[in-house]
Amino acid sequence: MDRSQQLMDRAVKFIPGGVNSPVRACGNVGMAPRFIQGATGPYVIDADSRRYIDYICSWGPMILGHNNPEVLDKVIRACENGLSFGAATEAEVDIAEYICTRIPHVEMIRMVNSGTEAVMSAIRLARGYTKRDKIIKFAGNYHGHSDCLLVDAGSGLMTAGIPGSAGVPAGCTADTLSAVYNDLDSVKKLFEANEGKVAAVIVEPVAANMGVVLPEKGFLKGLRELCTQNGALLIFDEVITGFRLAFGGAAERFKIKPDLVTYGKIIGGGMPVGAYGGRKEIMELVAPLGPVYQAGTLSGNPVAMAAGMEQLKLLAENPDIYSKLEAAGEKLYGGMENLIRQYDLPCTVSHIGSLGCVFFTSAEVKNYELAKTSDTEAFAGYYKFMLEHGIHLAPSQFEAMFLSLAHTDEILDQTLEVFEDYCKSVSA
Ligand SMILES: Cc1ncc(COP(=O)(O)O)c(C=O)c1O
Ligand SMILES: N[C@H](C=O)CCC(=O)O
Repeated sequence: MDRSQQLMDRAVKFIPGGVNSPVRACGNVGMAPRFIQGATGPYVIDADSRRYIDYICSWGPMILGHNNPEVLDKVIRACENGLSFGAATEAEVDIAEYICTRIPHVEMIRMVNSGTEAVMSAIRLARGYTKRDKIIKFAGNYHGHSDCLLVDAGSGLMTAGIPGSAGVPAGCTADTLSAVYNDLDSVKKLFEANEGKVAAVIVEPVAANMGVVLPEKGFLKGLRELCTQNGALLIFDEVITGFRLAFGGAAERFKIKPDLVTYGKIIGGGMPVGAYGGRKEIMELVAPLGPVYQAGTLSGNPVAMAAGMEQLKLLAENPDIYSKLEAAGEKLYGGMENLIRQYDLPCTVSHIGSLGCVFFTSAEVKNYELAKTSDTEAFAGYYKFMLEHGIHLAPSQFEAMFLSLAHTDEILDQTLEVFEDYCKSVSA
């Protein structure tokens, strides 16, 4: 028995399911998760000192590669000054100013501790601003685990095959309306049936929690128009796409201006951070300026701000970074597409920039229902093969692969070789 299995056997006695976040349990791929003892560049190292090329990248934040020396240096220096003060710091002003002066649709920003908190707060703010209660979300989009958003949710809920969560009172989701991703008509109908009642539409501008599903041409623009026509706010949940698809995220890439935006993960360089921001006129309603209450003892933590600031600077001030990530995505996902064609497998690769996934269905996946046509047993076989050959993937069909700058051509070639072996093994 390897050490990861031993650790899992110990963990399940004290932690529900042995893990602190459900997807990590690897339940649906039928094996114990790798317990990770360290990471560097494109690699993670498990408890048995086996090294894997990592495509989880902490679900996005390690966009520069694991343990980037510049970020690490700033973290160590911040730690030396104190771990937390529960009081205002210059570092918070620096990062807020840095973001607001570079992303036009973010005029003010508030730091929180996770993506869940960011989204929960943005929804409260949208309701406070519009004085309306209903929100529209999309089936298969995941916005964290706050009560009102656990409706037709992606990520771990989709992996478990459950649309929502026990313990959420019906009243908490009564105002959450679920629309079909890439289907503007479904949104239009909800607006018509709930005239004057919808506070906001929240969307993952590129869905990355039901596998990766791209917005069809006109979808995001159509949402912008419908929100404006109906007096509702458009919230882009850029917890995954922010600072990844471009510095200004999907909003910059698709040239759509949301009213509010939520960030997570990347903004903390690997430390627990989230943020929400947007138009000044809306953000000015947040306490202590306005009546929408939101607070956090550890929000704006100085160590997290130091990590995030350094990561954002490296991303914004190195003009090559986004073109390198694009090229890496093209090489890896394009290479996988070619191999799937060559070996005639019933799979599709969905990708944009450094985000992607292999869907085990020949359908062109545009929404939750189509994503669910994937053969999750075939995915489990793929996951195991890749892991046994040194590639660490997200353990679910309904998650994304994340590339970093540390995924060099050599690393991508090694991955493609393993993927070709996988294709051979199943087409034989
Ligand atoms: C798009 C999106 N929004 C929100 C969240 C919630 O973030 P967190 O897990 O940091 O609470 C996640 C990921 O978990 C996410 O992918
Ligand atoms: N899909 C989630 C993040 O984007 C997976 C992370 C988690 O829930 O642990």
